[in-house]
Amino acid sequence: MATCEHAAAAGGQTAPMQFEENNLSEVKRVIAVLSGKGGVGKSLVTGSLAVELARGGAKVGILDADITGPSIPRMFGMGDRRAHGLGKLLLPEISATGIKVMSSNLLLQNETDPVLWRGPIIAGAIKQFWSDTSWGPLDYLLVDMPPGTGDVALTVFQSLPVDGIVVVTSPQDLVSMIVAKAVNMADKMNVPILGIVENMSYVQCPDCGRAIEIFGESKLDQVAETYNLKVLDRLPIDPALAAACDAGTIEADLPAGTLPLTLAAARAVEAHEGDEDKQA
Ligand SMILES: Nc1ncnc2c1ncn2[C@@H]1O[C@H](COP(=O)(O)OP(=O)(O)OP(=O)(O)O)[C@@H](O)[C@H]1O
Repeated sequence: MATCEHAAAAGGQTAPMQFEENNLSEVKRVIAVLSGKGGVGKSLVTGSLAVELARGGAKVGILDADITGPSIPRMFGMGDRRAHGLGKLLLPEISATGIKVMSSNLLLQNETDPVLWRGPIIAGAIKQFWSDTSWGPLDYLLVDMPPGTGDVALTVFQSLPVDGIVVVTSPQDLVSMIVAKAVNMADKMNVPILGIVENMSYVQCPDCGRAIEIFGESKLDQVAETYNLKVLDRLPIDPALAAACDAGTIEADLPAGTLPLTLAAARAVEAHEGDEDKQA
């Protein structure tokens, strides 16, 4: 049996159809934030990029596809909120500065309840977050991907119209196969990689401001060259930012000018509908 390119990437299985967008959603660009493994700061990068895009006047949403480890609602101070419905559709929760969020955490009774769902249910949740959620008009929908390059990540790439990928790494990943896995997945899914962000790249000396590379000299440029990737930004280890994420105050506390190159790369992504205004 002949298989399409996406199906071949999935090991020869027949590719599922893309999930349909409902008529209350008008999403112009979908950008996925991916990491080869968990805990590298993918959610922090997703949240920070959303805040920076919104500060520039764009309409932004975050689809938290990290179904079993959702951290976006807490970052935006909505840990105790629950999503509401509108007829058959779900309504995203809206943050203090207007960022729309849909996450499995908004569907649980308690923020601390574990999500003990199996693969097909998780895929169903992602479908709900796209097809059954009323996103309204959005310039950017950022997808906080599940960690790694497994089944759920594959579902997202096969089912949502992803326009570009930001790969997040930490210095330790750069010497392993982890970046290669993320890059290969993006290649096989035929989605362009906007570039790579190195999180927890260094610590800034509080006295002189010098960057101290506590994991040794960064290999980012070397890795970027190997995989023909653009280096976007390097983020320092910043305890104040981690505290803001925990306290739900990322919108107020994210330093201005965080992730400048990632922001520029996101803005340069073509809108599905041929939108001319890339500054939004
Ligand atoms: N640059 C940073 N400085 C300080 N703390 C950070 C930084 N980046 C991430 N952290 C902290 O590390 C933890 C993991 O970050 P985050 O949840 O963003 O990672 P993740 O890759 O999305 O994890 P998972 O894959 O498990 O969802 C969080 O407590 C976060 O606040």
